Amino acid sequence: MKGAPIDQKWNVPATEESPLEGGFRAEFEVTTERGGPRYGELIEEVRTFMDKVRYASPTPELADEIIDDLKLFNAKLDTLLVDEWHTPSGTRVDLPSRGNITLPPYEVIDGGEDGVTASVEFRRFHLGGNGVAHGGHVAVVFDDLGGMAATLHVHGIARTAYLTVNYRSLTPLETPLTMRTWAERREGRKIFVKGTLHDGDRLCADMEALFIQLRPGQA
Ligand SMILES: CCCCC/C=C\C/C=C\C/C=C\C/C=C\CCCC(=O)SCCNC(=O)CCNC(=O)[C@H](O)C(C)(C)COP(=O)(O)OP(=O)(O)OC[C@H]1O[C@@H](n2cnc3c(N)ncnc32)[C@H](O)[C@@H]1OP(=O)(O)O
Repeated sequence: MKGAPIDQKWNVPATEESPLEGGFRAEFEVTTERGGPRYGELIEEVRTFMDKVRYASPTPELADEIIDDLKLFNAKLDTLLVDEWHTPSGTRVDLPSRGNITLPPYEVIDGGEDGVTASVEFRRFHLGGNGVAHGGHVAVVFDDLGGMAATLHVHGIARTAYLTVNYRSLTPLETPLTMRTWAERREGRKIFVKGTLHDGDRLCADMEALFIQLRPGQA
């Protein structure tokens, strides 16, 4: 298990009540094939690049060189752009954070109706200041794994209505941390979710959120 519980039925078929349109599609095809066998390595290399950019102080000459190289990379990707429902980024459940380049890398250890446990490691580029993680990046992981807990609890896609993070102690970079998220209670479409982030026994942050289960086809 890496970016999501692989045994879940993510490939939901479309029905009349649950069409293919909407903010979150009722049907999204989850495959582990898109992007090829080295897609995870590609994402990891980009993350490493961002780590280096965050801390590098390039000479003007090196900046020129890297800009030219990046323009070539961007032109290569321009020929292969697809819509969000067909990109591997976000749906490769076999990869950390489902291959989503925008998320701090996490690996799901356990996930189901009762909640999600994941190992998350903030990278050097997630620096806020003073050597520790930016609070916004902590919130992003709570949002994603809170959304996953809500989704698994109701077997349907949910959207964040609010999310409150309490930062209890500093969140280190480059350290395996444990995040837990679970649905505390449900009232119809409202799913009240809680979560914690620990470095060993030390609580770094906790959160409370409300997710709303989307109606079929809801934008
Ligand atoms: C996506 C994954 C695809 C890949 C799949 C692969 C594998 C899948 C694996 C796992 C999935 C994993 C992760 C999930 C991923 C991401 C999670 C991140 C989700 C987000 O990051 S998402 C973006 C941020 N999010 C927004 O952009 C929301 C903007 N907003 C709206 O879209 C609407 O606002 C909405 C829909 C929230 C509600 O609208 P609505 O019309 O459906 O419902 P309505 O307003 O009637 O509210 C119903 C009841 O909730 C109460 N209520 C509403 N809001 C409240 C609030 N703030 N505080 C207190 N109570 C509230 C009302 O008071 C009423 O309560 P009552 O029924 O008791 O009267």
